[in-house]
Amino acid sequence: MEGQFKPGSDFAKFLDNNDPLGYVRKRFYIKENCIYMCGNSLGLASKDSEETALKVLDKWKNEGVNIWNVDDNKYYMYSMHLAKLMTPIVGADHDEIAIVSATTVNIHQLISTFYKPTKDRYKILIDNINFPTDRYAIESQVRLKGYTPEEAIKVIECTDKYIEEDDVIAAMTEDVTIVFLPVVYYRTAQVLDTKKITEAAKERGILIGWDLCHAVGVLEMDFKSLDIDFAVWCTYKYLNGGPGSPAALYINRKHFNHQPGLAGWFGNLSETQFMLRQNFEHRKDAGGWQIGTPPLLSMGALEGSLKIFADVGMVAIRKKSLRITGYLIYLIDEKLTKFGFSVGNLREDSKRGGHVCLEHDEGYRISLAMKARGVIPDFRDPNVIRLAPTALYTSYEEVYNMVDIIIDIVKNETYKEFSVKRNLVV
Ligand SMILES: Cc1ncc(COP(=O)(O)O)c(C=O)c1O
Ligand SMILES: Nc1c(O)cccc1C(=O)C[C@H](N)C(=O)O
Repeated sequence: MEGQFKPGSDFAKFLDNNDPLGYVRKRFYIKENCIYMCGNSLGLASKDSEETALKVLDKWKNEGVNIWNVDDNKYYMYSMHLAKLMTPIVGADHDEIAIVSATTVNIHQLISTFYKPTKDRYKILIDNINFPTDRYAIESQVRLKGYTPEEAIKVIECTDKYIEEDDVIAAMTEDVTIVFLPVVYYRTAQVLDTKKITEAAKERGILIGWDLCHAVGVLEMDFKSLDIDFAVWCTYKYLNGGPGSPAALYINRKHFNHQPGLAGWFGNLSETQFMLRQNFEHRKDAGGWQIGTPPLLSMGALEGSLKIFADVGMVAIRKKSLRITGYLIYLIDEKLTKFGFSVGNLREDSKRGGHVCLEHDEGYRISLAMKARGVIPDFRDPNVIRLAPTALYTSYEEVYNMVDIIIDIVKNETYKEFSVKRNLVV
């Protein structure tokens, strides 16, 4: 990164003036006097989302129950409609994607679909630094099959903040039937080598599933060439779908013949769903893994935000994301390390997701002082301030100004005015 960037505010302005994605920012609602760095948790609202959300509301107002029939059954088939917009973001066919439920529910859905333990092969391989909901879901799934988590879950114990791909591969023993890992880690934004791990799993006859919550909308993904078995992701972080927007699941088409672990009437063939027969006729595409009635109002907001991705494209998004997070890391190295901060990310571009992991022993109180100054980060124990300058709506000048605010907070020790007691949501 040395040499690429310069320390002064003029340089931030120069980067903004030469930012090919600078024009996209005006599609979002950006609050005045606020530097939003939390797109890794909940992306900002866009005018596009507002328009499509209001459109769904309007259909409901005008059509009542007929909403399911208007516009060529668009809303009845809304998952498929949104899956088409998701296609270029993950590099899969649209019929391999369903927009449905929450990520955690989709993990239940896909593990219950693919977990077919035998006497010799019954272990699911995970790690101990992933966002914990994944493990909660998987533990309950093995219990449902009569195992204890200790028997059937093989955990790669990472002592540090990162996971080594070679440790993952070494743990792929003959008793493992599924590997399930995140593409990007929620604390340090480490990116795993999905190709290396997927190939190793396939060579050993192990099914491979990925959690893309922190990767989707940041990294270029190509499920087709990776040939993974299944995946899940949320849409409220970098995809800006809104609080509680529905999640997504991916099923490689070679698995369409599996029965869903959690079946429901929206997974029935569309042609016979409303014949309401007692026998379930499974739809042989990812839509067959839907369960119940889709939440149209929150899907409405997602439609608009996905249109922005369709317009901008993942190549340009990844390029800007790397540049703006790289710029932030440069400023941290130049200006913040002398105040006890360190960068928790791995240094290679290829190993960095969409956020910068800023570590400090007083990280929690500093994050509260930042919020009081109009900068919105989040905090993850024990010492991580997560900062996500996003490709679509963050300017380089905001990054520059944020670093100045942090310097002011630590120099004047204003963070000491805040309590160490954790808020309910941090
Ligand atoms: C890696 C990962 N998986 C799953 C989740 C949870 O997703 P949901 O709340 O949609 O179930 C999150 C964050 O919320 C996450 O970061
Ligand atoms: N899903 C969240 C929520 O409902 C409230 C607050 C934060 C979140 C998050 O996204 C947490 C997130 N997965 C994380 O990486 O910490």
